[in-house]
Amino acid sequence: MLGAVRRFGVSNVLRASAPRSLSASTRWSSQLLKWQPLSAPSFPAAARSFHASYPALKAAAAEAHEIEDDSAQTEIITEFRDLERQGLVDPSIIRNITDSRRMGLTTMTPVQSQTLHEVLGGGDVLAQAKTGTGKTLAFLVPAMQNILNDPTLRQDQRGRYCDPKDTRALIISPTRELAEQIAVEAKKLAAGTRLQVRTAVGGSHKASGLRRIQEEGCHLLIGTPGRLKDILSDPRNGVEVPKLNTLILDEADRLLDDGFAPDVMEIQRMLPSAQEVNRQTLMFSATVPREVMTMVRRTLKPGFNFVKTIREDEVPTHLTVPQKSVVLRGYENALPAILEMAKNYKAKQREDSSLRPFKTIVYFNSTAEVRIAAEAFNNLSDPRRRSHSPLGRMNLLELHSRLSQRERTRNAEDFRRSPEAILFSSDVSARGMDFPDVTHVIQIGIPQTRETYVHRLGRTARAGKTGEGWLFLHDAQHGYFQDILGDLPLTNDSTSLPAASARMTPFVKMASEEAGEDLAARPDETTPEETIETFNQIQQAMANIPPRQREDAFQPLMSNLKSSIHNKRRLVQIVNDTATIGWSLPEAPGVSPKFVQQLGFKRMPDLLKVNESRRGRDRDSDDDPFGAMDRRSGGFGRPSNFGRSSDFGRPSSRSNFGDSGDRRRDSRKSPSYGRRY
Ligand SMILES: Nc1ncnc2c1ncn2[C@@H]1O[C@H](COP(=O)(O)OP(=O)(O)OP(=O)(O)O)[C@@H](O)[C@H]1O
Repeated sequence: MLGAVRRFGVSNVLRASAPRSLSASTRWSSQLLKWQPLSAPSFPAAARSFHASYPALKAAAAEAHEIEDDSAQTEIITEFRDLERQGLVDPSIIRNITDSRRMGLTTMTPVQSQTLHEVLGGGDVLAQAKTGTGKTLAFLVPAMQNILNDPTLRQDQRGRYCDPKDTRALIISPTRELAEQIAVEAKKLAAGTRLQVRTAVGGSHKASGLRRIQEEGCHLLIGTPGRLKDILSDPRNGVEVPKLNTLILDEADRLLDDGFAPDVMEIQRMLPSAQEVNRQTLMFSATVPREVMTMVRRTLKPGFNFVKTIREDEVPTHLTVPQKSVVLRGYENALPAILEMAKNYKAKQREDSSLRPFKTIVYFNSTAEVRIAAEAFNNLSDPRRRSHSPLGRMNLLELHSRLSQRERTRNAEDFRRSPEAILFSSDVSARGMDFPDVTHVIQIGIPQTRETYVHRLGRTARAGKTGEGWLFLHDAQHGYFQDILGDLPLTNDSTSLPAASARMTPFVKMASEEAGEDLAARPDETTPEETIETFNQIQQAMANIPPRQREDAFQPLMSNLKSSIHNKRRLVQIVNDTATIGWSLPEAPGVSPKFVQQLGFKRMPDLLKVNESRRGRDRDSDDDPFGAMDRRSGGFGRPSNFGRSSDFGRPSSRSNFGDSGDRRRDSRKSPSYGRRY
């Protein structure tokens, strides 16, 4: 099968694409993202403009392979079937991709064809392509083919197909959900090849996973950094990778950030040395911010190939997806505004059956907020009061690190399958997750980084579908918004959601409780009746959440807003209003003395109550928006210094390697209380 490769070399064979590839590529472009026909000349143009447009990165680019020189003359294969015809990829893998009863794909996306070209040709690769454009297959196909090509594996087999030492490829992902999603794809591709795919993720049963690896062997191991490090570092586990020749970092910029980099580097140290095995390292992401380039250079071989399929003449996803910003009157208006949006959409859908069902992800910056929002929305129907949810049977789900792994997997799967649903999520689902048909992504508050905004937004408008992004922010966050997202095409929407801008008043328990009515005090005259009803529904639902849970969300919300609202009195006032008006608490909760100290607050006796008895509860409310990412290093007050060089870590300037015209300032300068870095 690989005769063609051996005779002519991979690069030559890959370039020998028939004209059919071009027409197929045109089909993909018209059906999906309006990609131009994927001919070689368009790719070098991108490479050329990359080199010209980022003078600050010339040093890094100089180290990267000049892809344009290598591929300018010839076409690159773009049809999956041609890979089989040319003897480049195993027929079973191609059948699994192209068979209409399996994946049913015909034409490769640009990142797939170009990466395959580079990976099968040998050498390390850094690949950057828009969200939702098929990067998973782009690394799985060549990684699996490399395993099938491995002559040592064939010799070692001796009747038994596989043992733990046969692991040839390791894929590292920042989240458990993403690792599992990659494994599902890998298993689909592997059907009929006898390749063994295994996962190693935190929160799952380590012993049973290890047993499978030991008993049934492993060729391709996919996992999260913490669990992989754990497994590989302990010889008693019996998992060694002495011949590992492919290492893949998915969401590479995240893995090379200082939260994960120590684990990733340690895993690398446990792999065979360059003298023992000529290993290929591949890195993929939609975003490659400048500050990770030091780590990229440290990790990839000199002369690595930089495959960038966001061409200079092509608008990145985060510039093409329609995006709106909504200024909230108070933070307490966020949940009513989400409810109002869902109700409005459902009403429109009743009139226009061509509208897709409302399938939305709502991102918050803290797990505590996610939990409160999910619980409130689930309380919209109350069997005790025989009240039905205004959202009917819409599936209302949550995804964050405080759930058990079983719940996380189940909720992610539920959301994947639901035609109509809202997923309240922390950033555990922000990267890589491929949920079909997401119509809206709503972000509450400003995320910690621009990359986070881009990846969250990328959960919609995938693989050629449409979608829209919404950002709900408080007026006081405007300066911070300008700093990190100001150049993005967000249009302000001040009319379609009255619940965002109307004045909410505290929830009051009415004397009419016998009649089963708890009502919000009446807001001002101009507020539409439906909006008042929406406020009431949210406040009633909130009142049914245990007070302690609402109180425990107070500190995380304040610490999260601190990075975007610098006026401390204003910040405290905003969070107090959220607690008393939005969360229906009788008064703003007290905070622990440690919290006040760590946030650098002076005492504000009139606004902020310090509560000694919260001391012991700090741990409970300690919020970890990214906890599920298996970030092991550091903890509050123990920031990792790993990789703190002048251009890595928390840089003073953060221009985005991938986005032209980026003018961010440091968006990570104020670490939040309780964040586990
Ligand atoms: N060649 C192809 N043709 C059509 N659809 C494809 C092709 N390759 C992959 N897809 C589909 O595109 C969707 C997105 O793929 P994938 O999750 O790999 O994107 P991604 O680039 O990794 O996104 P992200 O940056 O968010 O991680 C998936 O549903 C996948 O099945």
